[in-house]
Amino acid sequence: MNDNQKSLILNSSTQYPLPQGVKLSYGTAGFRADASILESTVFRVGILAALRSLKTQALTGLMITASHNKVNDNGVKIADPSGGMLTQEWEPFADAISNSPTPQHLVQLIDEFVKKENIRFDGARSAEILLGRDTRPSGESLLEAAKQGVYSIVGATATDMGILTTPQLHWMVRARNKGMKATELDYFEQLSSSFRCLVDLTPNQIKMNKTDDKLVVDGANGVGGEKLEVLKKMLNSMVIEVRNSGKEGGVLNEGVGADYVQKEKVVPQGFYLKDVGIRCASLDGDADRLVYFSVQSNNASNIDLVDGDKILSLFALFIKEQLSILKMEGGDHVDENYEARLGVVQTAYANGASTDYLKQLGLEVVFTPTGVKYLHEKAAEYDIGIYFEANGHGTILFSEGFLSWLDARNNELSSKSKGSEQQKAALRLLAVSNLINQAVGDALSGLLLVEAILQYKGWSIHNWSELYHDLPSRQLKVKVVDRTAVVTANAETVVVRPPLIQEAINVEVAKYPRGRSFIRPSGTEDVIRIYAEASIQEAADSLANSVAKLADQFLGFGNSG
Ligand SMILES: CC(=O)N[C@H]1[C@@H](OP(=O)(O)O)O[C@H](CO)[C@@H](O)[C@@H]1O
Ligand SMILES: [Mg+2]
Repeated sequence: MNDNQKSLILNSSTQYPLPQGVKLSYGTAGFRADASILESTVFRVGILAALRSLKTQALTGLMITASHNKVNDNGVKIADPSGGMLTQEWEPFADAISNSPTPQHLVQLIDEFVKKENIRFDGARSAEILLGRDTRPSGESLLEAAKQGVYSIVGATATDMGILTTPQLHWMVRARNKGMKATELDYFEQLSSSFRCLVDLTPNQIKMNKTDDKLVVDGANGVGGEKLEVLKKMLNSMVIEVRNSGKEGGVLNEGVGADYVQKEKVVPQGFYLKDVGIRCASLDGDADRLVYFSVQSNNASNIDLVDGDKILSLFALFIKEQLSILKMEGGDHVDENYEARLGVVQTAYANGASTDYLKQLGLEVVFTPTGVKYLHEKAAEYDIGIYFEANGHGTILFSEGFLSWLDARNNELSSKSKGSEQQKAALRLLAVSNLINQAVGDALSGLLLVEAILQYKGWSIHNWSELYHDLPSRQLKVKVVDRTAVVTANAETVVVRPPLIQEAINVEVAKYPRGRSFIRPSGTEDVIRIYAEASIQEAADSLANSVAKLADQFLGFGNSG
């Protein structure tokens, strides 16, 4: 970096001092904290986004959101040029600059990093960043901080894309870097046209009954509801009612949204007994998570939850079916029975019944640690990789190689046997690849795919929910002295440190039929999370409680000495 560049960073960072005592970490999903202490962090992430753009010689994205957190929180994360999450290799640098105590120190850190990464400042291509934010009131001033961060790098440009869902911003970054159409309208057009294409390929004999026509969506009082209102106007065939859109005066994520519905297993605000039998869905605050539910007739606050695992199962079932239709009957082309590698990725939080179901379908199921960056990376190893966290974040990734094969296969079929079942299967798979967000999990595109598949199958939410029965489960969290003392292995299913705790957990688990339990340090909160499942709810509760006691004994304050 030349002196001009250094003094530019020095001067602008003086405007954004780090508040006393603040120490943040990029964590599982970017920086998150109370919005009042975040300006300096967001400013510095603006610099980071520009450096990442220079390093990759491509466009990057910066999103201001705290997802399902309370409204007073906010956060910031980066979209890499692929549209995915920031490369994990840069996370330590993100931590270092965000916690750097003085402007001088910050400049020094950046200078060292630029040398180490060999980032070129020769102006061959300037940094270019797309900025987005969710509906949080603090978003506007934080956006200004992000812009100032970007402008601290000579020649860098920042384009404010306005209020967006997180997946929209990731989608735009990916599309821009691929030279495709990338405006918000293009996003809506791609989703709605591929959805219509899928629906047009629904077998004629399938017709849903009246209640099943309607979908009611809880928008978490966030950005998702607003965007869904726009999208739904482009889908004439569907009746979607949006509640908790944020316009009715409700508070973001308060008693509403996918995180609340999935964790508490109760109806969100604005849903009542009159909704029994209707298909309902819930988005989170930045619309990258989706769960479905239906209100139970015995008690209006009870729901039948259809979580990320079941969305995954529905998607996997559909894809597998289309692949086998495509494989029916031979032909003369050598390549035509290309064995597509289909893989399913879950975490230890996936309900055991879902894993059993997927395996019983004959699918390859693999596990990664918690955090979509791990699931996404794994899913990208397959021709078709489907990943979901139980909480409803996930998508389907298609490899370039498979898509070009599919395209060629479709052309071939359309000249030889236009309108055949095989050709329809090829068209369906192509439509899915255009509909489902290839950059990150996206509640809006996920919702449209669920809807198209339910129509295809002629299924009610009840039919879908009956794919398998969830094992009763319980999640708890325990505050301990130092959560980093817990080190796990095998996709977080066993504890390797501290010693002996795993043996003690095993003893508890062995007491319950179908018992399973694990503990891990959270990447977003200062707690240890406990998960337990068993054949009946009381057993899952009791197992979770015993394991929580063990966590307390081995790691708790009582033992801190
Ligand atoms: C059990 C659980 O839901 N964990 C969530 C939560 O991570 P933790 O590391 O468990 O705090 O937030 C992550 C980011 O949103 C999400 O990816 C993950 O699934
Ligand atoms: Mg989210």
